Amino acid sequence: MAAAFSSEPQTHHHTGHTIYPSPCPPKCFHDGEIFPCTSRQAPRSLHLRNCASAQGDSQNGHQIPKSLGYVDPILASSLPRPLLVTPVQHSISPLVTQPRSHTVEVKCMGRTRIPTFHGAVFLHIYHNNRDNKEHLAIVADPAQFSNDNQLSALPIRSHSLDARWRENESESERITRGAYIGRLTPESQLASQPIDRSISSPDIPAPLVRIHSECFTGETLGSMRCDCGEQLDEAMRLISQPVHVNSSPPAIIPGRGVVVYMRQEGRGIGLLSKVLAYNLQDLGHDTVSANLKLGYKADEREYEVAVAILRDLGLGSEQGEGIRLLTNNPDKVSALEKEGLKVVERVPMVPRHWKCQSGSGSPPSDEEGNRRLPGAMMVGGDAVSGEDLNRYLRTKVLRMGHLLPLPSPTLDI
Ligand SMILES: Nc1nc2c(ncn2[C@@H]2O[C@H](COP(=O)(O)OP(=O)(O)OP(=O)(O)O)[C@@H](O)[C@H]2O)c(=O)[nH]1
Repeated sequence: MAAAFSSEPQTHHHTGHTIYPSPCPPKCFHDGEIFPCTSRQAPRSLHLRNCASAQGDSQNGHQIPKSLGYVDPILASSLPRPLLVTPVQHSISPLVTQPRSHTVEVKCMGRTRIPTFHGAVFLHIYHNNRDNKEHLAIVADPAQFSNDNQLSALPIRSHSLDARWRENESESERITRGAYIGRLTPESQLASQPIDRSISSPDIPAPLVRIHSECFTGETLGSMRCDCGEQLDEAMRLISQPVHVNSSPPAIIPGRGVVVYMRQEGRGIGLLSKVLAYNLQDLGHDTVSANLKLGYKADEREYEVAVAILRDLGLGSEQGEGIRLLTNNPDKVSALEKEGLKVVERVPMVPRHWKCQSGSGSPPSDEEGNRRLPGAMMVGGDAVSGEDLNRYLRTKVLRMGHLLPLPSPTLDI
């Protein structure tokens, strides 16, 4: 770790953009040519190519509690380097980016209950030895709050979180990092143990899983250039739905599923480059050619970390439960299968706007009878629509092969 701090270039967490200025400013339109511009979220290979002179592609931006044995990076930047060396016990050294050949390892550093519009979920924060970003897993598994689950659906729990991290780790330390069972209250505090994953009911359908890529503009600003905010909301709604079990007699059990939230903003090119791509799109490019013009592939995402997170949650391994994957993207399915993830079914995600227009369904707000807010900027929002979105969706279908039937030409798309 000490060596890593002194010599190893380190990658950067997206939230630190404003804190650490880029070592490699965008060089677009230099000499009349468009040059690849890399943000700190851009792929490491591109950084290294474009920033040959840079000292490192970034500082680390993890916001890590000191009690976990790490040093706050902002505080760290004001300290002399040798003081940064803090031993990290039982960690997978998330501050060090390992060479590509290394097996990806993930560790759930914390878990907590978040009440949402769709019900309570467990938010899991993961560290890994590949990219220094804090990827997330949002787990819907309300059965974990009750003891009267008749059918034995396996709880979706993180193996690395439930593990004992060191000999003398106290119950209260374990509970504080989220390794507890049931609902945590002042009266109820029961530390968890790693579970036996071999007992599950064969009748229970594989859990729904979405691997969602970060989109600040769509999810936080409510941008209507894309449907990412709506997709995140729809995924959380779907994984929280009760599950019908074909047992005898048939039964209904609480929803079970995961949204793995990957910090792969802009299909892996980062927010800065995505913003530039948007300008190119306003100039007439589509999402694919804008990416290519900036020197990227149409899609720079990788899925090893997502697969490792799912495995840590006991899902998708050959021996364990498979997953039903929420996506229209065939490349995502094959990328995941290439990593050995067991995908037993692909479940499409039809844009809400298309469903309403075709009359083939109504937006979930109506089905559920819940009042939703217009727009898609937040979980609990409604459908997103508009000219920019139509162009975006059409490109996904026509140029990226997304498995989504376009609505009829008479519809507004
Ligand atoms: N480069 C680029 N990225 C975009 C653009 N619009 C949205 N994104 C990003 O695309 C990612 C979402 O990926 P999509 O390609 O929309 O969908 P997908 O995950 O491949 O496919 P589905 O699973 O079917 O949703 C998010 O990271 C967004 O930030 C764009 O115009 N250019």
